[in-house]
Amino acid sequence: MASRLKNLSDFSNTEIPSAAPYRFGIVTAEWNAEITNALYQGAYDSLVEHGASEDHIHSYPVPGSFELIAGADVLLNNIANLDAVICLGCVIQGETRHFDFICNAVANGLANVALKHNKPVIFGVLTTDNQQQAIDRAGGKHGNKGVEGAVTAIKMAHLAKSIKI
Ligand SMILES: Nc1c(NC[C@H](O)[C@H](O)[C@H](O)CO)[nH]c(=O)[nH]c1=O
Ligand SMILES: CC(=O)[C@@H](O)COP(=O)(O)O
Repeated sequence: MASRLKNLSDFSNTEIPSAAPYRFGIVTAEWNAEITNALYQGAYDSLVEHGASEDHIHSYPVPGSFELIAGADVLLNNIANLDAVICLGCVIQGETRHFDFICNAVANGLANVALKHNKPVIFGVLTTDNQQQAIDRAGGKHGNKGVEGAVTAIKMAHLAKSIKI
């Protein structure tokens, strides 16, 4: 298994551009808040660590991961000059197939929002079998999906700027 032996948030062997020129949105689901709060802190701290201005990070909560779709769309429609939106959530398998519907809808919905706005919309949603897998990926042994989302947002914002020039 890919994540069995490594920290998925280890970017020590990759070059990460400065985040200073860019404006970011962060939408965070409130379901499984003890997990998503850790994802958010990882994302926020990573953006600042790489040079983003705190005034250029626009953070909003939504009820659940399904609402990340509308949340990302609202931010891109109403906050000027966003370079990327990071969407953070944690969907944990329950007794029914609801998990499957939420996960598929969120992945497809966020991709559609990105295409609609021609802006990077980062899928920072944990989709786990159980709570422990989520803990392991929200600052545990397998890293922090929020950190991964922030680095991805910085790289994609830099890419867009590079191509436009
Ligand atoms: N079970 C989880 C949910 N379910 C709620 C949905 O995301 C959505 O808010 C509801 O269906 C109303 O539209 N959300 C999560 O983020 N994580 C879960 O484990
Ligand atoms: C992903 C979900 O919506 C899930 O956690 C809800 O649990 P259940 O499938 O038992 O209703």
